[in-house]
Amino acid sequence: MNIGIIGTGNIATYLLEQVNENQMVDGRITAVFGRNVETGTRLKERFGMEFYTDLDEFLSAPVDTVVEAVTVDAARLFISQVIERQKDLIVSSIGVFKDFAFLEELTNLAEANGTKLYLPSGAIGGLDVLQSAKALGGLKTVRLTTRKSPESLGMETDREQVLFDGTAFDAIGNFPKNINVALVLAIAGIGMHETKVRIIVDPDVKRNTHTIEAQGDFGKMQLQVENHPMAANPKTSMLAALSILSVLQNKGGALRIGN
Ligand SMILES: NC(=O)C1=CN([C@@H]2O[C@H](COP(=O)(O)OP(=O)(O)OC[C@H]3O[C@@H](n4cnc5c(N)ncnc54)[C@H](O)[C@@H]3O)[C@@H](O)[C@H]2O)C=CC1
Ligand SMILES: O=C([O-])CC(=O)C(=O)O
Repeated sequence: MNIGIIGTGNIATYLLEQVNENQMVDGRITAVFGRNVETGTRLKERFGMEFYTDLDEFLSAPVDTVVEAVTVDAARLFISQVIERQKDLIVSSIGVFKDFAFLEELTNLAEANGTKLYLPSGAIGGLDVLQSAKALGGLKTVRLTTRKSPESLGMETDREQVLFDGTAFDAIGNFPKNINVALVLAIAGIGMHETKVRIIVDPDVKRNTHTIEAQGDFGKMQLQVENHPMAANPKTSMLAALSILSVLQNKGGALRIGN
């Protein structure tokens, strides 16, 4: 598998380390697209892939799977073209699907082009439970409570404070770099206007902590993940990068675990 990455930041660099240096995937990152030539050249020297600042040239390179690792706004500019060029696509910035019509459009495009669109579980879990629970429509409520340190939220404060309490839709609008998890949860479950989200800044926590509570005809679920932030970008949890690595590891295999 030849892998391309859109982005030269924290997740992109982590994947280059794990795939090209540590060979943790049956494949290789052969192409990276970004806007910063200095960073791209540094990555090229270290990891031996090609670097492109032109999306069309990047998509003309012989890659079959592309990982998006930029931002919600930048993802919107690039990812349709990945599918149009018949590459499988793994999206990190799930917040781009706040526009649900765009997700539907991209899914149809993937079907028409015979490609796959992957939304990794990112920094959370429990998506299997939500999807099973709603198989017959019986999933009733889903709530996410996210607790992060001031550093992880890119702010300074010495007191605990609820920063946001509302829907997943409004959460991603207000915190596009911090709550992609709310969107994947909403897409797997009951939708972004029904999924409730609370974001708390807490100077006493070191880990990015996500608690998911769901109820329905199946019963109820409570799941809490306490994620180590990544050193290169404390807004992003290690589990988010690992979930993309896991998609790449599982992609070609015959065995599928979970729904
Ligand atoms: N699904 C999930 O659970 C999670 C998703 N994320 C998301 O994953 C994405 C990547 O995260 P990180 O690598 O940690 O972020 P990062 O901030 O380290 O890297 C993002 C990179 O995108 C580049 N970029 C921004 N706009 C660009 C443009 N127009 N053209 C080209 N490059 C552009 C920046 O220069 C930066 O290098 C972010 O959107 C983040 O919010 C992060 C954590 C969890
Ligand atoms: O990495 C995390 O803990 C969550 C995050 O930033 C996001 O969902 O955007």
